[in-house]
Formats: sequence, C-alpha cells, structure tokens
Amino acid sequence: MKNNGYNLWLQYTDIENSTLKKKYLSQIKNIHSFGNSETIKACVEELERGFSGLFGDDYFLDKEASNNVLIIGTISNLNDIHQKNLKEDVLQIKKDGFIIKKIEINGNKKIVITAKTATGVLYGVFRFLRELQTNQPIEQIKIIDSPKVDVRILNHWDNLDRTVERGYAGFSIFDWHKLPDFKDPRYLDYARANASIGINGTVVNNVNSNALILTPMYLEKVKALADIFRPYGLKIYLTARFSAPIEIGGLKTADPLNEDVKNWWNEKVKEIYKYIPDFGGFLVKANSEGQPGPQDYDRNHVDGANMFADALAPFKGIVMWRAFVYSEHNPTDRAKQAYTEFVPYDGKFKDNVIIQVKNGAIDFQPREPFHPMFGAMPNTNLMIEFQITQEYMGGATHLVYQPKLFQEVLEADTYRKGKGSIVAKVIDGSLHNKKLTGVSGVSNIGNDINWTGNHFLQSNWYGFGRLAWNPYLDAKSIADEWLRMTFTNENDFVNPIKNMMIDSRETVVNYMTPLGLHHIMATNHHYGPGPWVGNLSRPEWNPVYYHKANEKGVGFNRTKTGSNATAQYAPEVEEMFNNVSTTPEIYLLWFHHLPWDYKLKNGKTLWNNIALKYQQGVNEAENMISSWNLMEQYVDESRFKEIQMMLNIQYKEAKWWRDSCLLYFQQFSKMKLPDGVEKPNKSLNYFQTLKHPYAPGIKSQW
Ligand SMILES: CO[C@H]1[C@H](O)[C@@H](O)[C@H](O)O[C@@H]1C(=O)O
Repeated sequence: MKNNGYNLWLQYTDIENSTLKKKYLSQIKNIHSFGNSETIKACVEELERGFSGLFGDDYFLDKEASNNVLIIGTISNLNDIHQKNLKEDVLQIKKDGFIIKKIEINGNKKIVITAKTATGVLYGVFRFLRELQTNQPIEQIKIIDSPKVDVRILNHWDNLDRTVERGYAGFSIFDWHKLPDFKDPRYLDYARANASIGINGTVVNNVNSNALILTPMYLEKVKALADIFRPYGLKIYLTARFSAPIEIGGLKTADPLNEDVKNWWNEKVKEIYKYIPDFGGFLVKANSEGQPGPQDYDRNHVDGANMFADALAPFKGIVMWRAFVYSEHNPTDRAKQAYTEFVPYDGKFKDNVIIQVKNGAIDFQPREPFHPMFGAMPNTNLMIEFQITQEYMGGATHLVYQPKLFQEVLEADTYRKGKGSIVAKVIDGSLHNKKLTGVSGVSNIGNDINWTGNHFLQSNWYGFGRLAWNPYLDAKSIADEWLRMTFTNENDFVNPIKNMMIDSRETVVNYMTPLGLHHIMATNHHYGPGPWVGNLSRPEWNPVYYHKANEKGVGFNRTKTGSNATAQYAPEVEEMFNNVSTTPEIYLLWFHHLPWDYKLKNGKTLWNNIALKYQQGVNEAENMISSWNLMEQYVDESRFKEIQMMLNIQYKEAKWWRDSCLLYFQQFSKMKLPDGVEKPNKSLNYFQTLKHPYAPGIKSQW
C-alpha cells in the first residue's frame, strides 16, 4: 500500500527486528486499565492501535495474564499496592507529567503508566509507544517526565472560509461549513497527533480575526470540536476581534474602559463557557497591521488586555495578548516598536494575561537575533511565538528543519540576570519565577493528505511540540526520534538524514539571507527573493528598508549611531551588538551598515563573503538531493519520490535566490564575483516579484 504520510509520526509500522518484537511481546501480555474517563478510554484505544501496528499478526492479548502486564490509570485510581510502590516517584511529577515504570509485585512484573491527571497518563502512553517505535529497551523502563511549560499551543491562522493565511498545505482542516454535524475523523487524528507530543491547546481561527466566530452559530461548531479534542487534553481557544462589540454586538464603541463594552465581553465570555466549560481563553492581535485595538480609543495594551482578563478570570480563562505590533508611527525601525509599547507597562497586566512575543523583533526570518523583550518584563507573564509554517522560508516546498532555529533562540543569552539568563529560562518561567508560561507556534497544517504539504515539514510540528514540552531539548535528538517513528530505525538511514535535517536550517539562511540580511523576500507573499523595491504603501513593507544597500555598503545600522535598537537589550548584549568586531557574523548586517570591501574575520571582503555564502547555500541544497537519493531502499516509493521532487525544487529556487540577490546587490557593490561562485543566469528576468498563479498563503483581506 502506498504510504501517503497521513499517519505522521504515529506510523506504528511492524517492528522489523523479530527478536526485539518477541521480547516486547513477552513483557506486554495484557492491558489493565483503571478508571473509565474518556481520556483513559483514549489511552487504551491508542495502545491497541499502536500494538496491532507494531506487532502485526503477532499481537494478541492474553486476557488471563497477570504477570508481564501493562497498568494504566491515574495514580488515585490505581490500587493501594501500586500507589505505595510509586509513592516516591509521584513526588517528582508536576502538572500533566507522567511515570512509566517497571515494578514487581508478588512476583508479577508490571509496567505502570500513571500520572496525577488522565491527560498525564495519555502523555505517558504516547511516550511508551514512542519507546517501542524507536526500538528502546523496556526491561528496566523508568521514565519520569513533566512539561516545563503550561500552555503549549498551536495558533492556526485559518479563516472561516477555510483559506489559511501563510498556509501552504491546502485549506484549513476545520470545515466550518459542515460543522457541527459533520465530524471529520481527521479532527480526532489531529487531537491524537497533538497529544502525542504534549500540545495542550489550539487556537482554531486566525489572529486577523473575524468576529463571527463569537456568534452562537459558530460557537456551536467550536463546541463540536472542543468535544472531540477534550479527551486528548487539547483545549480550545479563540481569537477575539477587538471591535466585535460593534460588529456583532450592536454597540457604538469597543473602548475597553466603557461599561457597556466591558459588560458585553463579560456576557460573551459567559456564553462561550456555556458551550465549552473548559474553554481556554482568547488570543488577541490588536493595533497591529490595521487590526482594531485599544489605541483606537486612546487606551493602551494594558487597558485592552485587562478587560478580557477580567471577563475570563471567573472561569480560569487566559488572554494571550500579542506583542507583534508595528505601525507607521515608527518609521525609523520597526524592530523597536514592540519593546517600546510594552516594556514600560511591566507589572500592570493581570495574572491571567500572558504577552505573546515572536521569537525575533521583526518577523520570523530565517535567522533573527532573539527578541529584546525576553527577560525585560520580570513582572509580566510572557510567552514565545514561533512560526512553524514557513512564510519566509520557501512555503512548504523547502526542507527546513526548524527545531534547530527554535533551539538557537531558546539558548540565546539575554543576560537579564547575568550570564546564563537564556531565553528558555524566561519561557519556562524559572528566570523570574512566573506563574503562567507558554509556547505557541503558528501551525503549518492544512488539509493536504500529509498534513503539512511536505513530508519533512511534519518534523517541524513534531519538534515544536517537543520543545514546547521541554525547551531544553536538543534539536538533533528530536530529529532522531522523528525519523525513526516516521520512516525507519535503520541507522544507515537515520544518521545521514538526521545530519541533513540539522544542516538544512543553515542552508536556507545561506541561500536566502546570509550574514544578518533579512526581509528581502518578495513583497506581500514573501515567496522567493525580492530585495528590490516592493510594496510602496508602507516603508516597512519594502525590502529596501531592511537591507539599505547603496554604493557605500549594505546593512541596517541598529547601533547607537543608527536606530539604537541595541539599547533595548541588557547592557552586555547591547555592547556586544554595538561593536562590529564583537557582533557574531551571523548577525552582522542586522546591526551594522558596512562597506562592501569591509574585511570579515576570514580576511575576505564583505562582498566576497556574501557571494560565497549564497553559493554555499546552493551547494548545500544540491547535496541534500544527493543524500536523499541514496535512501531509496529505506523509504516507500511514494514518499521517496515526493521528497525527491521537493528537494529538486528547493535546489532550483536556491539558485534563483543566489542569482537574483547577487545581481541585485552587485549594482551597488560594483565588484566582481569571487572564484567559486557560479555566474548568475542573466537570461531570466530576476528583478521581478514572482506573480504566483494562486498565491498560497496570501494575506487575507480582513
Ligand atoms: C496573521 O498576520 C501575519 C501576516 O500574514 C504576516 O505577514 C506577518 O508575518 O505577521 C502577521 C502576524 O503575525 O500577525
């Protein structure tokens, strides 16, 4: 049968190593489950699904067996003897954490999967299945693991008409037209996939929000989804359009300090909780890119966020208030606006507000320095937002393994409480002892059969979830797990392809935006190169705003002699970025405008370095094809070929990037290309923005 990738990393294919399979089977003779909640039922179903796949025809349960059995249930539902045995271990788990442990009671061996909550048990079940999928020994199994972050959430930029803003994997999986009556089985698989990596929340509609989602007709539909997701520990959240009281409430204003407006939201929230008693709360994009917000009424973000917080607090709901704000009021440097608008209000937001900050201060570039807001608001809850979908990284066509990018950000040192104050500590709340923490990711999921448009980009959904659970994990080991579960345990496949994935992030930086260049993608749709003049309606929608190339040089001076964005970092970081010789070269042109003949550490000119990086990126994209071509024997035909075709497009487009950027910048540098860099193919009209025939992922017209 063709493998169409629908089963993601939950392939549960027959374990190839027959000795290992036998060993597993001898230790799992029966499943004893305790408790009968929907979640515990889901645990048993998942185990059965997993076992029948992994063990194939050899799978059968011996209903009589009491030795070598699997015990499933929350700790309070297990019998006394089990509870006693696990007393010490239970002290180590937090929140939805779990224990998987081999124990022996009266000569009977058991593997216990338990937790304080049923959702924790489910996480343990998926973890146990992962151990089998990746062929780990289970004789002495003892795994105790807890999430380090509270809210681990996907943000779907899905519109009610099923288009997906910046989505490249088809239409939205949420079929609002057929809901609530038609419950697509895919909703359940979506919940399973999320639960398997510990994702516990989802915002099902776009931050560029449509107020209709808050009307009864839509709330019925949202409720249907919530009911399907609930057993999997997946909470539903919605975006709240700030002007909803006017649009669907008939009020004349949405002023957050107006009593009628407050009452309207209070009532609306009550209504939502009638449909969905465990509703998670709101995500709000306000006063950004034309969205309505409190500033329309001369109020500030605190006024706006706290209004929602008050309405949600009685139900324990939260408000994720986005810090991605920029507007024409800040013409010198868009990178500074979020910090300027939020940091002065530190400590003013209510406890159930969490400020959602993109990983960098501009916008999900292939590489950005960490956002200066991380660590700068010690008295405010603050979460990180990553973009799993690849708005600025070739849509779903380019293989870019993003956990490497996520890890780079999480490991960056903010120095806010001295050396070692890394972003991960801000995010898990340990740096400033935060009560509410979160990690969000803009989903790359659509209704394509393989969910993410490209088989390999499933790893970004997977890796996002793993890092949200534990922001200290290593991207390489995540890739290892994912490859084994998704394809095969053959080391001759896993090792080279893992390296290919790990290197893919630097490759995309090389062929798109080396040495700190950024936002030079084609204007509006952001697919392909476009360093030339783009959308003129606003300066910061124009790539020339970001690279500032002229005869004298290239780069954005953000030091104290320029926009002074560096001043938004802790003094140690500020100093490092202000000084060109201590700025890591990967961020050079992010912070400095430098002459074309400026010498880098390798003694070569800036121009030559730029050119060589573009070439390197192309070479690496070509090498990905050769690495993949050696793997035919390990992968089913359909996935092998689909990936191969994608890699060929990526290589073609890497050349497109190299040629257009070098030809464009050469007009200013007026320097020759160094040896080793292929001559751009001038016959193509490169200085034109790609007119995409159907423009996937275009911005919606709100
Ligand atoms: C949802 O809108 C998006 C917009 O499409 C995108 O180009 C930009 O990256 O960010 C916005 C945001 O994050 O709000």
